[in-house]
Amino acid sequence: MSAHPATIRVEAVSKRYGRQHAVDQLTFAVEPGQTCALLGPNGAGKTTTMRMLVGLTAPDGGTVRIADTPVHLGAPVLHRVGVLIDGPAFVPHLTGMANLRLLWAAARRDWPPPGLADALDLAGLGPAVDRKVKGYSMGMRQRLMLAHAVMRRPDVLILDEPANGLDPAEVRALRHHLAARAESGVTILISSHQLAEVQLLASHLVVMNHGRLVSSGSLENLLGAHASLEDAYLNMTEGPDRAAF
Ligand SMILES: Nc1ncnc2c1ncn2[C@@H]1O[C@H](COP(=O)(O)OP(=O)(O)OP(=O)(O)O)[C@@H](O)[C@H]1O
Repeated sequence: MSAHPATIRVEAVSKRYGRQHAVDQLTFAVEPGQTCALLGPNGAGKTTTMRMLVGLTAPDGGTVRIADTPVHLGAPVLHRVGVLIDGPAFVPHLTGMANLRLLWAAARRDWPPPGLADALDLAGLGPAVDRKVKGYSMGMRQRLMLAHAVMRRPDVLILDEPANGLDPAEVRALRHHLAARAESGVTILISSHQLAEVQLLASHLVVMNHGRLVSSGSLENLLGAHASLEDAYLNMTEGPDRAAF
């Protein structure tokens, strides 16, 4: 791992689309070894936040840093980050493996990537990795996307709804993989609506609503006296002002 700890630091970040405040003065940090779940209702600003974290969307205000380095599209620090946000787009008539090779070549690196074996293990595609992607199910594509995100053995993982379309066995495999990565000091930020899964996986939470921070902290603190994360979350995001924690 490189010298600067791969902390994710978001400070007073805002993004507007027309008059819509997609993200409004958002501040939080995720430290190495933490698995932070970014939670919030549909339209809360989770994907926009993640896109700003990897330079795909430029903030209107505030700063986004990874490992003390400002992030922008093409920033070298992004080589340390594994990303799953809307993609990548795969070439349908190439095999899963050929797609991974192509994406790795685009990063101008020598094949194979350092984390390929782990990535293929996580994807669990078996011989199907040598079949054309156009014949993949939605879950198989999602697993190939996950393999792409982790194959560079990144210091930081930013995964937007990584369990989408996965069956229960795959969700568990993903949880175990992420727990091992966190254990080894990787900084993990995931978004999810699957609160029971988040409760098993996350060490920390950032809860947003209407683009703003509702609450952040350790899972334990945010759970408080609530019986489940679902109860705590709904308490935070529902009600008259929908941000009442
Ligand atoms: N490119 C865009 N142009 C216009 N509005 C956008 C754009 N991207 C996001 N928005 C708006 O910004 C707000 C936040 O969207 P975002 O996708 O970040 O929410 P989210 O929390 O990821 O939602 P979901 O849980 O549904 O994935 C929404 O109101 C959305 O309509």
